Amino acid sequence: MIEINKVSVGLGDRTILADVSVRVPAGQCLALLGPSGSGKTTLLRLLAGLEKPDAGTIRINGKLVSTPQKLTAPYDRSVGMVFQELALWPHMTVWQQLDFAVGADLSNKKIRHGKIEAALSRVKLDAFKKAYPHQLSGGEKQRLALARALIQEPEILLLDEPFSGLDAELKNRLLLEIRKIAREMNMTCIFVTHLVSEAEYLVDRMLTIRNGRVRSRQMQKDEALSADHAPNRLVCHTGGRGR
Ligand SMILES: Nc1ncnc2c1ncn2[C@@H]1O[C@H](COP(=O)(O)OP(=O)(O)OP(=O)(O)O)[C@@H](O)[C@H]1O
Repeated sequence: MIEINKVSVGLGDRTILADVSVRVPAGQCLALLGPSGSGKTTLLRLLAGLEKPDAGTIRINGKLVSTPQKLTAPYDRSVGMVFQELALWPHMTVWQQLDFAVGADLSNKKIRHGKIEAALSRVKLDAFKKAYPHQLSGGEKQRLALARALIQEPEILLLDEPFSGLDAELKNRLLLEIRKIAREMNMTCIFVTHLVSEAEYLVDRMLTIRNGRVRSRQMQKDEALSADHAPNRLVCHTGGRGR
């Protein structure tokens, strides 16, 4: 459970988020929508522990992780992130990136390798173990960034428009895969998008930020399309911004 309670953030004279309160049950998949500059990335950065709120608190699974005085570090709050700039390490192969991301704590080689193999297979990059980022396509790079975020089995996955450069079909496929993985891992997933059509069938709830306020809408079960129907629907909607 994520509990954002009366969180406010300002930059200079401007209020970015004003007294925002949201509760997200564990395992839900959320879309975060709103006009450019409305504060979507700011909200993700707060959840990730990259920024402190000016007021209010954030709890993750009951643990107080953010207050104006205190910030639990990103690696201590079980959050995985994939941001627009994928930040892949150019000098490391696919395997090395995942090996590094597993962390130094896991010293048992067999378990370590098992985890990396599972992560590769989850995002279908088994054939690219020895490739460097510059040898991967756009979609493969996105998959690697996703595998790297997932390998520590975070309870929360934050995605800030990570697939914005991809064609509609590939983006759609990746989003469906993420939803599947999130369900398998019982992981809360929050992704920023500009397309309502993208959000509609993928998520349990939509959060819209406007003028510093957040509106939350729980999707009805019959609003969610089945995965089988989703691709066509999404391709049809990609001509413009959703809202
Ligand atoms: N480091 C910073 N210094 C000054 N202003 C900032 C900084 N980071 C963000 N902002 C401002 O805060 C506001 C919210 O930014 P944020 O990136 O959260 O918006 P967003 O909704 O994610 O936008 P977009 O959809 O364009 O990515 C914007 O007006 C932005 O200019």
